[in-house]
Amino acid sequence: MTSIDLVDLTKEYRGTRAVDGLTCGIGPGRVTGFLGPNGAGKSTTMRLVLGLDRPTSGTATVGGLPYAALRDPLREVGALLDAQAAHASRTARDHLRFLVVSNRLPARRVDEVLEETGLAAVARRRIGTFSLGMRQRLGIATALLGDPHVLLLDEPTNGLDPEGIVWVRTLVRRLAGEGRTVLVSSHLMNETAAFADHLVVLGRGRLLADVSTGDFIERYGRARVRVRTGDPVRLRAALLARGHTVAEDDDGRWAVDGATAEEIGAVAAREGVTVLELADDRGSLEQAYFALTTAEAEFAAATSPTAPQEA
Ligand SMILES: Nc1ncnc2c1ncn2[C@@H]1O[C@H](COP(=O)(O)OP(=O)(O)OP(=O)(O)O)[C@@H](O)[C@H]1O
Repeated sequence: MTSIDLVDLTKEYRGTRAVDGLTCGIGPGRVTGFLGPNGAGKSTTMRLVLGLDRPTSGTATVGGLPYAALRDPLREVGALLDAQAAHASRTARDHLRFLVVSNRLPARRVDEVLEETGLAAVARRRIGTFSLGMRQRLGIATALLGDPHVLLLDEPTNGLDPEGIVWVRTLVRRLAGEGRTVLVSSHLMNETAAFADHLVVLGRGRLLADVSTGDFIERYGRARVRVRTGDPVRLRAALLARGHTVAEDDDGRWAVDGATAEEIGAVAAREGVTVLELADDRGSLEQAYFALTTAEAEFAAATSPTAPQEA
């Protein structure tokens, strides 16, 4: 089983610390969502893992080896970094065949990945005529070509239509289910929540969280109870009298912060108020993510007023 290991990984570009003392392991058999605001250092981290950039200090290894020391890199690691990278004048098939030959991979992989990524019908078209979504699929096909143990996908859903987004979700889940190590960066929180078992969150190059998706939402999300009642005025008064914070949502339901459905149900029963709907709401990944990154930005501003701002 192959994992990605980052130990005190640091990358500086002329005064900018893009990655700052990052230590974490990205394990096999699960999809790890890679999150962070623009400029947090996600792409730089992926480039360091792939040996496309040299760390200023620290190490990034795959299965214990730096990328440059891997004997068969494409069979070990597949990556989607920049979907525009393929040669525009080549056909999709020729692009993949070139990679198969130059990396001594089995020729059958070309048709297999074209089929898998839904590009078989356009395989003989020049890449220059491809839509952003088709290029994205070709980038994923390229990442899958060596049937690698480890996949790094930078914004794989970029430019894909809803059907394509569901396809990526199913694909990364399957790859992780086969025991592979899958690291996926994304700006779409709901999307990430739908496929990631685990999260690594960066802020200004530093590790903010390395935790399961469920624990992340529990830790940073805002737990609340959603309730719809036949007598909102009375229930609201009863809840306020007991010190609860109550807010009316757009959809006519009430949201009660920091409470459980059992507690609110008991209050309603005691008051003889009819309850039409009552449910615990753990909060979303998006909400938890903003709570964490906002708290971090405020902490950084308070402790280091001259800290460089995000790009
Ligand atoms: N080649 C480079 N030269 C100089 N600065 C760079 C270079 N590459 C990245 N940076 C800087 O490093 C920081 C991290 O950038 P990076 O692209 O890794 O962030 P990111 O988390 O991938 O952002 P995004 O979500 O926007 O893709 C930014 O401040 C960026 O401007």
